[in-house]
Amino acid sequence: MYSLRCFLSRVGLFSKPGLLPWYARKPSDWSQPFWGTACKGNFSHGISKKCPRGQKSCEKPTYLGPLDGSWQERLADVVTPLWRLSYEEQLKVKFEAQKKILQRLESSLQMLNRVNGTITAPKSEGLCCLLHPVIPSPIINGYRNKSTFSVNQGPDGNPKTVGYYVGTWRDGNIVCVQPNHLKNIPQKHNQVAQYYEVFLRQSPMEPCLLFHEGGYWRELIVRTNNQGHTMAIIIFHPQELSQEELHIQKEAIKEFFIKGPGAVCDLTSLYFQECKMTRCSHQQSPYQLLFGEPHIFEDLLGLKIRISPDAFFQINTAGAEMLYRTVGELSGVNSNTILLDICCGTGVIGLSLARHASQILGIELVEQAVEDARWTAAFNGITNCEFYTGRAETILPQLLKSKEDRQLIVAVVNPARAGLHYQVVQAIRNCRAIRTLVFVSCKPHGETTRNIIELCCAPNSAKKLLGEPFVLSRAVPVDLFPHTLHCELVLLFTR
Ligand SMILES: C[S@@+](CC[C@H](N)C(=O)[O-])C[C@H]1O[C@@H](n2cnc3c(N)ncnc32)[C@H](O)[C@@H]1O
Repeated sequence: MYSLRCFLSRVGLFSKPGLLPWYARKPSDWSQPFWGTACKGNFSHGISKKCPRGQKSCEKPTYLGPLDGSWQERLADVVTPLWRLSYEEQLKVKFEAQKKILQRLESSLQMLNRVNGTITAPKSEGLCCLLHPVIPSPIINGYRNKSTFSVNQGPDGNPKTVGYYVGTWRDGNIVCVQPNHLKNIPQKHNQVAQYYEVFLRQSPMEPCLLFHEGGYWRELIVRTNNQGHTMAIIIFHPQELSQEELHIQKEAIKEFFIKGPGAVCDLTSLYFQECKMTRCSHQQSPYQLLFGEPHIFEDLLGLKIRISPDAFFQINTAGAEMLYRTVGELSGVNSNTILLDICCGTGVIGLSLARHASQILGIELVEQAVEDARWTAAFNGITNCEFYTGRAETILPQLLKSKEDRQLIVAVVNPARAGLHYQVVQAIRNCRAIRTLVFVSCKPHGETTRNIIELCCAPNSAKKLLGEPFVLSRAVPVDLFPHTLHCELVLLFTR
């Protein structure tokens, strides 16, 4: 089989000693034969339809599992489309995908910069020569620390089925399938989901399948940490229930997971959220702790990190360590620089670099995440940091005005899929003290491309992009999502 060493050598990794040294570390379950595990249980030995021609593992179309085996495969193909490939092959696919993203980006930038040519990449190879090999995830199977399960009609028609969707709302063919065999979900998450289903099936209350059709029980979110602690969050549509009626439901689920059949899940905490919208923040509708510890904690890069139910946390903890190390190395922070952590979540990026920087300034929209960042700073004895709650587009321009030119600033941005607000790009671009920008993107195409173009284009007074343009000087993909097509891309810009 194609080996990791061979692949990394081929893409030039082993020829660059000392550069980002942790990426060559062998993942702990590296030698595990995935195909072998995929054939266990309900899986058939592969549906030839989607397999590349001549690929050995796909040559056994015989169906071996029980009735819903094909559902499990359909689900696996939707959620983890690379699951049939070895991890080495997955990394190859991801590398090629990142290369395409950079090629497209380069075309857009070349069109814009034809006159003043701000791109430094050699013309013969283009931006792709800045692309490093994908840093592999140290854990390949069961790596997710958070899973969100829906409630809907299962393949057998039972509306109280807890799982993941196959099909689309548009086509009206949604089926909820228990994700028992998805390679990225740990068994613990499935166990809690299965017991939630047991609870639902004995509850007299209906599930909420479509908002306009009534019903109560909705999603289940499960969060776990490296120590095996488990937080479960039940999302419930309150419809017109009175406080008393709501209390009965909360007591019922609490009882089920403390003393009933669900006790085997050994939950560390159980939350309940009444939510009438697709998603509610803690501000819109508070997460109500029914029992247990209010937070979950993670040990990462020598820090103890607190995570609240409403706070974002990278879903692959070991992979996140790789990501943050990469950001740290690329950022080049030192005791003379301020590190600006924009969209900082629980503050991990900034806090992990605090001892190298003169000051950390974090900006984050979600209040609970900022409270976590402050707690983590205090618990770990970090004092050179400040966290601001609110929209980066509102806070950043003011914050930069107060800092401008007095000290060098390294900016790290890690926005959600929607990318950065234009005012954030503008503020960074126009702040002379920012010479280095590390852009961490979970979706480097789409809005991020627009952000990058605005960071790198020639000065444009109509758009109020006045500062010197940034130049992309490195691109490092980090795989936090084995078996899927997703990858985090860390982009280093300098000027
Ligand atoms: C991809 S997460 C990154 C979090 C953090 N850097 C980490 O690694 O855990 C994006 C974060 O941006 C926050 N966010 C979204 N829109 C924002 C905005 N307009 N201003 C500030 N933060 C925002 C989200 O709440 C989320 O915590």
